[in-house]
Amino acid sequence: MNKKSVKDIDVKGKRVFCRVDFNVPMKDGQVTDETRIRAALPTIQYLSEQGAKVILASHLGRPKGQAVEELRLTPVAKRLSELLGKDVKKTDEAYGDAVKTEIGTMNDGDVLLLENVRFYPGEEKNDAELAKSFAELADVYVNDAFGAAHRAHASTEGIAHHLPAVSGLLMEKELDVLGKALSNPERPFTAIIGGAKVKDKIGVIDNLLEKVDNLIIGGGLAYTFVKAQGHEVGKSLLEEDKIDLANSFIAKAKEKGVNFYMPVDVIVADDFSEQANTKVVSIEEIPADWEALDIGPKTAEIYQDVIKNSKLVIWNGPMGVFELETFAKGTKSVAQALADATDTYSVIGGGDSAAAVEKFNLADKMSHISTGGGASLEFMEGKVLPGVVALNDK
Ligand SMILES: Nc1ncnc2c1ncn2[C@@H]1O[C@H](COP(=O)(O)OP(=O)(O)OP(=O)(O)O)[C@@H](O)[C@H]1O
Ligand SMILES: O=C(O)[C@H](O)COP(=O)(O)O
Repeated sequence: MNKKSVKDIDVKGKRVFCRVDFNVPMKDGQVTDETRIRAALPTIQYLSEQGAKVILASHLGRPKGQAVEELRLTPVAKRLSELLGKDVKKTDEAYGDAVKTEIGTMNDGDVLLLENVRFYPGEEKNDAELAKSFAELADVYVNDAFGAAHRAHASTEGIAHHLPAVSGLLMEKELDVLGKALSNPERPFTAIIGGAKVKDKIGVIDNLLEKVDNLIIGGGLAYTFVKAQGHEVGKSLLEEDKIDLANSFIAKAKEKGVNFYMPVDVIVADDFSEQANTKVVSIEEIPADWEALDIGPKTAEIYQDVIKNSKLVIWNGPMGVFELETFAKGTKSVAQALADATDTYSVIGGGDSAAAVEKFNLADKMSHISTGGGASLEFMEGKVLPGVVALNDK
């Protein structure tokens, strides 16, 4: 990588503003998957051991510029403290006088976590004043938030213009591994795209169609394609204004000779719950009052076969609502196929896909689990990541 890393600078005694991606799944105030916290430990430990005052900043969820109680980072600070085996203080704000006072009390090697940076409207707007306010807290900026590197926000991009700015160890590793896998992809090259963030992901499909041999669609994303093919989707997730786009992707796949796979059958439910009534139906038969929450068994078999015959697979987004056991089978079958395909280089991107693989105890069978969802996709598309571009060159 041509960007300076934390190893290229002296941080002893310095206040280091370290942006991490602690956007972790939570339930009832508890962190339910700590992959992203663990992934940030090497940089945090390195900075602390070098005698820096480590000021961590992260977003959590999408609070839209205001304080949301359930999205405070307090449970994350607690878990981080346990993992580090040292006290991690947490502030109730992410900048300002109270935060400065708290930082003033830090000793070399101490670790502090700021409040969710997305509680401020300026964060996502990359507001120059907010970036300056963050910068005032520190002497050095370290970006270790690979998962948020595709966002040009005040704490991922703006701040880098006000301080010496370098990458963290996780950021460096992600760029290195993903870069190597993609510079000369082994073929057949398959991308599996699922999950719920239809708006975010539908656009990347366009670019992936330029690169892959097979494109597999699953998760909530699939129903915009099902609708585009003229079928009713009942209460399933649907992005009405992306239907034409979905159709144009199907046409582009044909034109490019890319094999395009979407569900042929699905599991529908009469309620978004574990207790719901469910049935397997073909995609032509989704009932009006029901919601498709997983791919069906025939689809799973087809997807497994494609995976088995691929040399490189990138996977972003679960095939169904895997958090509920009733709708976890499709995601599990994809994860199992990847685990069994020992000749296939498997790259898992996305907080939830990584959580799914972890849940099924298959994490150690994957070649690389990226901490980035959208970030890994955009990187793989060849887009520049603003959070990386803004760092100092070597
Ligand atoms: N058919 C479906 N209907 C509704 N929600 C779905 C469906 N399939 C999957 N999901 C939900 O999608 C969510 C994950 O989507 P998301 O797009 O956030 O994926 P991701 O892997 O976490 O990627 P990223 O890191 O970009 O967030 C899961 O919580 C899952 O329950
Ligand atoms: O989960 C992610 O992909 C990152 O933390 C970025 O989150 P965002 O999609 O809300 O910007």
